[in-house]
Amino acid sequence: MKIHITNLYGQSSRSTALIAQNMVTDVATTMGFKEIGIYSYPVHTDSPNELNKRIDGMFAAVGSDDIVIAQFPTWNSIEFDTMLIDKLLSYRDIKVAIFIHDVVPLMFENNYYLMPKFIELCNKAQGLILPTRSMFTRLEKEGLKTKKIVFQGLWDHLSKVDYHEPNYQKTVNFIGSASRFPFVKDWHFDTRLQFFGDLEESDSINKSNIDLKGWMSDDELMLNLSSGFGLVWSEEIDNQKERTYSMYNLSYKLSSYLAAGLPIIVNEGISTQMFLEKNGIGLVANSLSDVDRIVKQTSIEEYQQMVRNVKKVSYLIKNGYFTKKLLIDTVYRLLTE
Ligand SMILES: O=c1ccn([C@@H]2O[C@H](COP(=O)(O)OP(=O)(O)O)[C@@H](O)[C@H]2O)c(=O)[nH]1
Repeated sequence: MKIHITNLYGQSSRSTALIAQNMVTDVATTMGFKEIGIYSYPVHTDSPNELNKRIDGMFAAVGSDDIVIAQFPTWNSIEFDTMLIDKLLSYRDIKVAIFIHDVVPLMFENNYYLMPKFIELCNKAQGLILPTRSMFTRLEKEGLKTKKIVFQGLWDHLSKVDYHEPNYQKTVNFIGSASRFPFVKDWHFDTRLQFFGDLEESDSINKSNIDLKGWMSDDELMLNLSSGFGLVWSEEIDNQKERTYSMYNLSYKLSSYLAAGLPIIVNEGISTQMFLEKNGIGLVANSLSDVDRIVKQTSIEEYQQMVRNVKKVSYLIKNGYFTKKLLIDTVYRLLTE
């Protein structure tokens, strides 16, 4: 019996989807899991026969009795993901768990029509890894039936950069894309915003109180997230109900801030709110002016207490403990009743 995990290739090295799948695989391979590489490509260029052979090639090392964790979506279409699962389930006594990183029908309004196919796909697998319990409740309403479910809880962000205690400063850091999170273009609060990420040529930014740091490699990012708070802020934008989605899904940047040791500020209702409050590692805001107020009003003592709390969670995140735990729990659930 071998345990395999799928891993995404072929997207930009700046794609969070790719970064997240690669990170999970890095952790899984240290635990003896075998990697199945999946290339992100225009699937429609394959004939059905070519596609079938390509999938057979991917699964060359898979045998009956094995366990496979499929990290989805592969971003190669739901039909492709369904073909993968159908092919795997044709092996005798195989156990398959789908690790849901994103729910495409909930991410984009114009993809909601894919929900029945998505649920049908999830229901095929013996096990499921979901980001949060609130995602489970949401998908249950759509017909999800899988019984063996493991909750992820938080992303890891592996890093070997030494821990540095962050400085108390009245700044917020934001990592992301200005087109997905347009509030950064019009940041007009007293609190200074440090923005890490790419800008498109068409993005016009009100630069009065924002430092544009540009895109940074991982180690550089960890070293530069060195003061103030990390901000996790989602807004409903055209075709993407980011705020609603944040109630169910897990934010990757949230874990990047924690890995760097920063206390965070999040929008009210975010899926991780209870965990953040319970562990004293983040504060909740109901508007951007509330974010500004929180930064101004947090005392150095309150900040330092949060920093001490973050340090513990940071250790877990930098060393992959959330992923290790969920992988062990998944294998355990798949092999027990
Ligand atoms: O300069 C940058 C900006 C972003 N990122 C990476 O991109 C992630 C943020 O991506 P996204 O906004 O898609 O994450 P979300 O929080 O929406 O899941 C960060 O956590 C980093 O891992 C990076 O490495 N360098």
